[in-house]
Amino acid sequence: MSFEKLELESFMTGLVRRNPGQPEFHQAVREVAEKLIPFINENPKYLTSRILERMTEPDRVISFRVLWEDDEGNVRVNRGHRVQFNGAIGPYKGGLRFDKSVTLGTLKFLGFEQVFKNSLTTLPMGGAKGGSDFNPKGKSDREVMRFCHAFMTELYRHIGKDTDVPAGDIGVGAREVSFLFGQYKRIKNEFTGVLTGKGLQFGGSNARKEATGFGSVYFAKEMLAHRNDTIDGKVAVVSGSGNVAQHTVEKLIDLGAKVVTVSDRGGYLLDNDGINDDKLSHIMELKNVQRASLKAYLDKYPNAEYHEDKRPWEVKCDLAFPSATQNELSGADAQTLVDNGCILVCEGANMPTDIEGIKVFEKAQIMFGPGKAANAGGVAISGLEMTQNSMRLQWSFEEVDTRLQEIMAKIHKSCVKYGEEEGWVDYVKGANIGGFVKVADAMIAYGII
Ligand SMILES: NC(=O)C1=CN([C@@H]2O[C@H](COP(=O)(O)OP(=O)(O)OC[C@H]3O[C@@H](n4cnc5c(N)ncnc54)[C@H](O)[C@@H]3O)[C@@H](O)[C@H]2O)C=CC1
Ligand SMILES: O=C(O)CCC(=O)C(=O)O
Repeated sequence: MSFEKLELESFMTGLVRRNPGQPEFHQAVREVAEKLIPFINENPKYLTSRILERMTEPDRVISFRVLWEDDEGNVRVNRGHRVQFNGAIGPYKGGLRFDKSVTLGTLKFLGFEQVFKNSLTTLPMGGAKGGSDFNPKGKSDREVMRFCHAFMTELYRHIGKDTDVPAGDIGVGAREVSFLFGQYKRIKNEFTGVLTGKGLQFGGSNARKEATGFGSVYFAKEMLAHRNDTIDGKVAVVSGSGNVAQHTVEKLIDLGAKVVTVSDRGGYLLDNDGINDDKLSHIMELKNVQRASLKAYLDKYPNAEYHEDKRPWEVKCDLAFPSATQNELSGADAQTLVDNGCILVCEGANMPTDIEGIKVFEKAQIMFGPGKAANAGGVAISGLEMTQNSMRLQWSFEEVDTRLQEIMAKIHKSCVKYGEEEGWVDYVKGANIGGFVKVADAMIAYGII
């Protein structure tokens, strides 16, 4: 039997034909395939087992209707999905996103990324993602509760502590995970670690809330240390003001950076005096409790500015942490960052930089930590929440945080192992190959299944 070597454009043509109308999925696969194909061509066992074709096809996709009633008594219909992308190295694991923009293509891109990310954590977790086009914005707590209960009424039959363990993502935080877990427990009459990101009183892990943001900063710290540099004294811009962004800002302040921006869907907030712990608490109150616009920050801190319909990449900085959503940093934004002297970009969000943006960073050879490595701290601590649930105990914050730092250092090491080039580390290549090998080898070991 002979096998032709893979070629990027013809591989992508086939993938696009098989998955029409899913541009984010195409983009995520292209980014990976570009770095993996040369590696696969040099390692015939991956070629002959058609491993890239297999890894770009989800194990299964589940879609269902979600029916709920709003506060006025109107019947509302949404669509829910769970993409169980790859279960080769452990139970499916990955978050749920509730956002009006969610499509099956969005969840396939996120599930695909999750496979590599979870493998990089060194923990035994397969990759999945799920969610709905439900828009939590402007909904009352009781509407969100009814939606979450209805969503779980369908999802529960497809998940389980050894099968598939969802968690939060955009639009799914502590409140939603609690509603979802409560409904699972009620239907199944069992108390098991079927979701992560749970409240600390009912099976949650210390430091899970902080883990993605802290982990992203720990990854940046490792990248800087590799070049004998530190975070202390650097100016940082952060996008987003949700879970990931908040704890990115917290850890950056802790390590001596001056953080000057956060953002939301309406624009970005610039505080040239630097966001300190008190200001961050206010942002958390605005976002987590009042669910208000960042514009309201100006009522308390009038020296700051809110730039409507703009993104923070025009602000001069040393470090940039895109931590809101996909494709929020374009090629032009990347060029502005580079021209302004930015030396490091660390992705707290999933795929926030588009393909042109990545090319700009590669050309400039700045430190660029792709999401599947840099934001893996969240799912890593979810993995440790599963461990603690199985053991029926709870580790201290310090213990979990220490493990998080160790895991981020290991991920960095793996990226360097596969991505080190002459005078530069290609972290995109390092993360893609580092995440791939373990999953691919497991799939080959199972035979043709
Ligand atoms: N929560 C977690 O543990 C993890 C989250 N991520 C990724 O991090 C990113 C942020 O997630 P979370 O902070 O958890 O969500 P969140 O719902 O707490 O916050 C999302 C933030 O992004 C902003 N945002 C959302 N859509 C936007 C848009 N279209 N344009 C501009 N801003 C927008 C929102 O205003 C908000 O500040 C996502 O890409 C998510 O997939 C990655 C790893 C783990
Ligand atoms: O904690 C988890 O299981 C999921 C985290 C997540 O959705 C992500 O890494 O993008």
